[in-house]
Amino acid sequence: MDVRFSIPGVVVRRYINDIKGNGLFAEKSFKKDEIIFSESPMFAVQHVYNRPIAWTCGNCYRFLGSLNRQIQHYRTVFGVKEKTELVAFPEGTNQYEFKTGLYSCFAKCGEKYCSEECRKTAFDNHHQILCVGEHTPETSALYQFKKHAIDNNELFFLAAQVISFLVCRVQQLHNDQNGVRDIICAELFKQYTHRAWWDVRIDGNFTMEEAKRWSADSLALLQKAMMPILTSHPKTNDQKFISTILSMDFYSHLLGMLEMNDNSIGFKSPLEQFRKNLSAINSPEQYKQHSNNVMKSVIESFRQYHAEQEDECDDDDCDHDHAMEQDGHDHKSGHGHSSHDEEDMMEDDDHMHDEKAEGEEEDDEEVFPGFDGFGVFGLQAMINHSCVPNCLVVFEQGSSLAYIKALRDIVPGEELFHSYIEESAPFEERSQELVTYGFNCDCPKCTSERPNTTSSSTSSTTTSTTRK
Ligand SMILES: C[S@@+](CC[C@H](N)C(=O)[O-])C[C@H]1O[C@@H](n2cnc3c(N)ncnc32)[C@H](O)[C@@H]1O
Repeated sequence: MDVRFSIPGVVVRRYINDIKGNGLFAEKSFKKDEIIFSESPMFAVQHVYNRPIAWTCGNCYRFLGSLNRQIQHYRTVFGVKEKTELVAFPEGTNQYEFKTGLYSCFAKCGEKYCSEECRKTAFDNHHQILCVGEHTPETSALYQFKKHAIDNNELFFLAAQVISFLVCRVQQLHNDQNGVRDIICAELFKQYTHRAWWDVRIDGNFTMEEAKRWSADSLALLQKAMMPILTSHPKTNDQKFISTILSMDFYSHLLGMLEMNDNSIGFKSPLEQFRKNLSAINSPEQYKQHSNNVMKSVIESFRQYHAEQEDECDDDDCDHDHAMEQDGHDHKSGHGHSSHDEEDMMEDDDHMHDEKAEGEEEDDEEVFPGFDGFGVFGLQAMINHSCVPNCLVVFEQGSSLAYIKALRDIVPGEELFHSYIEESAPFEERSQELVTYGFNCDCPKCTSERPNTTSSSTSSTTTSTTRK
């Protein structure tokens, strides 16, 4: 087995003569529940349906402002006239309170950031190219590109981020680094799966022909939007670079790489955690009563909004996740590289639930939606699947920073596995879902549950939902 690269505690190795490709291995022992490593996404997107209802930073995706500011934001969204503010709880009693900065995009497109640093990072990485500004006409190629992605598949947003990132990097190269420009496209994603999108994973929600047509239309709009940017800069006004980075070959393989390696990102809103756990907060009743009154009108507007969404879903045979998700952590978005939000793991919340009075009903409803999106993580993308996983991806800090946590004690040399799918599902369902990733699972659970017949091959259809 080839060693590809390592960071403290883990190493990427390449299987020789094995369809698995790369895998991530432990180099030291890890105790159950220990964080093996954490990482931020290289590229990430908030699902379009989630944008108006989860107000988060355009770079790190943490919720913006404070509890009060979130309430004000929803009042603006829903046109609620009420103006009463939350009062500060006695020092140290409200663990759900938070505070971030609030910075607007330089070009006033409406994007907001939690810090100056996040605004700059997003701008330097891709936003300077993908920002539609304050007055971009709807007929512009960039606007049309975004509309096309919303109408067809959000994976195009992620691909545009990657391409913009490469363009920005090349524009920042020094004069003696032109060689870097020539290898940047070929080398950057060498570590990852390399097949055209339509050869990778077509689930039951769209066909190979659709994937090809959408890619062609999407790329044509992106070319139109980006060509003036590329040709107007001396570093990117290079025929070879332009014809590589804006080619269908590159675009389709980039989409394929993203499809195979993206991961869902989901975490709860602090306002929702505050609402849900208010009764257990150790503060005088008057603070809780006041908070309930302040939130009342927004909660009412949300309930109405969720009900309308549900009606629409019923009417349209809607297949995507909606804000009213009862369990609040099903963020698989059809590509199954699953993750878990912090409520799965937070002992504090379990403790809160323990404190509920006997007979008190569990509040399973989610009023203020959590963040729901997807992205690619460099190291996580090296973790293979098992239905008996030894690690789990969680978002514990209310941001897109992912933690890979040990589910049991792990010894040096063990391969790390997380589950791309719902591993408690019956064998047939699991194998059907995994076929869309192009492999038959050989984990101990599948091996023992697989019917003892040679004709047990699975069909290529799936009922999973798509990323839209
Ligand atoms: C997120 S990547 C994991 C890293 C990948 N092995 C690589 O070399 O880049 C997902 C892809 O890895 C492969 N894979 C993951 N788990 C597997 C398994 N249990 N058996 C066979 N192939 C697997 C499949 O090709 C899958 O689409």
